[in-house]
Amino acid sequence: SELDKQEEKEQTPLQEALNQLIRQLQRKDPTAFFSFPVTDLIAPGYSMIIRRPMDFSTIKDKVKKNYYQSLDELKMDFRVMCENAMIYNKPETIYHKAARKLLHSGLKILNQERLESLKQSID
Ligand SMILES: COc1ccc(Br)cc1-c1nc(N)nc2[nH]cnc12
Repeated sequence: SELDKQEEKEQTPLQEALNQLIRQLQRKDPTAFFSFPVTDLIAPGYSMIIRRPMDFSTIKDKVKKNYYQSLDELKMDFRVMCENAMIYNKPETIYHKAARKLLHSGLKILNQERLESLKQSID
């Protein structure tokens, strides 16, 4: 089936680099609030308020399906994921605070100059 073919395909250098980055980013989310999609059960009205839901499991699936053609595209989804939590949840909540913290620590990882060389190598 289509999925099997997907499984057989070798990971490209970009996919390997992105998976490595996602592992680093997930370490900055020890609460795992961002591991899976937010449901309306967990967060009433979420799907009405958040137009572009995103979470680490969806990001990993997009890497696997080779959706991302650059680091920047992953960075955009990471930012959306954090910003969604800061839109839906009020500033004083643990989710808003966790999202702000994750965004700042995650962008440090994604903006490292060390990544410049990686960018050159896969551009
Ligand atoms: C997957 O989401 C959760 C899982 C378990 C628990 Br407890 C809370 C959330 C969650 N709740 C809210 N209100 N906003 C979020 N933004 C990202 N996570 C969340």
